[in-house]
Amino acid sequence: MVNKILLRHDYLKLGISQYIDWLPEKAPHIIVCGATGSGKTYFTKLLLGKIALFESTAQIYICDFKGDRDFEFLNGCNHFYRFIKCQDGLQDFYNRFQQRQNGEDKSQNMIVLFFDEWAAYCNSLDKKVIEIEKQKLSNLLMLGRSFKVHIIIAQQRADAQYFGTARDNFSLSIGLGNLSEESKNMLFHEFKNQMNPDRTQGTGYMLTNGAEITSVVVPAITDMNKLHHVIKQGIER
Ligand SMILES: Nc1ncnc2c1ncn2[C@@H]1O[C@H](COP(=O)(O)OP(=O)(O)OP(=O)(O)O)[C@@H](O)[C@H]1O
Repeated sequence: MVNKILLRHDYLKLGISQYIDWLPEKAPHIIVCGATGSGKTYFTKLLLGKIALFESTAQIYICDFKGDRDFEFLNGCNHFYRFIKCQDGLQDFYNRFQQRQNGEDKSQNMIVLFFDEWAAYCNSLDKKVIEIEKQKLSNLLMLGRSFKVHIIIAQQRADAQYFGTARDNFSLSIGLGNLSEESKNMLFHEFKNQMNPDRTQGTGYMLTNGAEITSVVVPAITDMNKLHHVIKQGIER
């Protein structure tokens, strides 16, 4: 279990800090969506740090397609891939999955791929290659769970064309800030009417297994340097 990834907004309004935990066995894959500046990177750093901390054997792979300064503290780390190197990152992670699938790797620790800006990555590729990459992602999303293989994707707009049918395998959808209609349609379709357009940076909605929508707030990070250190440990394992 990965503790305290988000706070419940309804309780917070009453002055009560009620946290939400992530149960990877129940909701194996996460998508985080939100316009620029809505707080996706802030939240995903917190999430990755907590994974590294609470799942002490978890191995984290990070594909940072944007390649700006947010993850530069990981430069030179083994499982950190920037910009065009993201293709290698996906392949390395996919190899780990296949080794588990064909019985070559019997280890039981959690492995996590965080891919920042999957849609932008797809758009940078040739059409044929896009299909190959989408197929890998689909397989990971559809079959990863029983091998303790987990995917976390962050991107500005959730667009179904980049995920195909596998989009239903994001068992935890987190929308930060006010989402576009397109993103709402893909991630929160049946719950659109329950989403108020009053979200600010670091607040949003979470949908678990397509069943329950919760208004959420991202907890504050008290020490960014310490958090970076913990993420680094998770990526170097
Ligand atoms: N919950 C929060 N509490 C405090 N500061 C936050 C929070 N969320 C984001 N910020 C700050 O707001 C700025 C923008 O956040 P962030 O980089 O996470 O946005 P983003 O959604 O990843 O944007 P982009 O898509 O452009 O990368 C950062 O300086 C970040 O530290």
